Amino acid sequence: MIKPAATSEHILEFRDVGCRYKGGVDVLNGLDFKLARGEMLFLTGPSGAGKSTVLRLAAMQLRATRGQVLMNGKDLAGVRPGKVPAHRRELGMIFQDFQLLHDRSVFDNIALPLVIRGLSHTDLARRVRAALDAVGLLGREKSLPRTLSGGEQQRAGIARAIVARPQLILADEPTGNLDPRMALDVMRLFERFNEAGVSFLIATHAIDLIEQLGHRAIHLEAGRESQARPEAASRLTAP
Ligand SMILES: Nc1ncnc2c1ncn2[C@@H]1O[C@H](COP(=O)(O)OP(=O)(O)OP(=O)(O)O)[C@@H](O)[C@H]1O
Repeated sequence: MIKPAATSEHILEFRDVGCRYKGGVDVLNGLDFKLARGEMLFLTGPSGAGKSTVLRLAAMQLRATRGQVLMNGKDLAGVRPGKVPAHRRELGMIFQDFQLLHDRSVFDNIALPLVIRGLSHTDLARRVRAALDAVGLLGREKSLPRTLSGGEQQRAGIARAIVARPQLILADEPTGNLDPRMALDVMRLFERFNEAGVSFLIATHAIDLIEQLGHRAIHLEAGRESQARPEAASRLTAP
């Protein structure tokens, strides 16, 4: 388990980070940014800019080939392979395609992170119901995921991400499969958890939504931060 450094005001920090996939080119080229504790930060940029790679580095699915990735002030380079699962348990992760288990009920999907942590059945059931209540799915706990709408499936994905009370949630294109109204609902839900103290790093192409919500955004181009402002889709398509 990564113990928080008492002095660190940043939950996540990238210092001059480079990343190269095996046999590939440099995907990140000296990326620097800080995510303050309790902040909701967006990562934007064209396809291939490196947004998912940033999230994979934070989740330790990859290691930086240059620079430092720090969580709670601690350099992830020092986390031994055997401690990576413990690092991941400190995070909540949300995906574009929801990644729910389709042969398990909504309840069982959301319970999974708590089963891994060995919670008693009573505690587990109480926390799963609280998470379902928080995302407005209390009545659907026995349903199979495929009987839910896309927005409901993503809300189940959010309940699974928050049920173990992580400090940080990493979301990769979380509204990519949702219509605009459901996408806004999902972002509003993120804001509610953010107001309760959870930090968010969200990779997205949804520039319209970012502008509407007004949180800080970092725009990536070719693996580093760019000062260029992306165009919202509505402005690009406006007559
Ligand atoms: N496993 C991999 N092996 C080799 N190259 C990879 C791998 N995964 C990603 N890449 C390359 O790294 C670059 C950045 O990919 P990444 O998925 O981080 O971009 P992204 O900004 O999230 O794109 P998108 O918006 O399309 O999801 C791309 O050129 C991609 O082809």
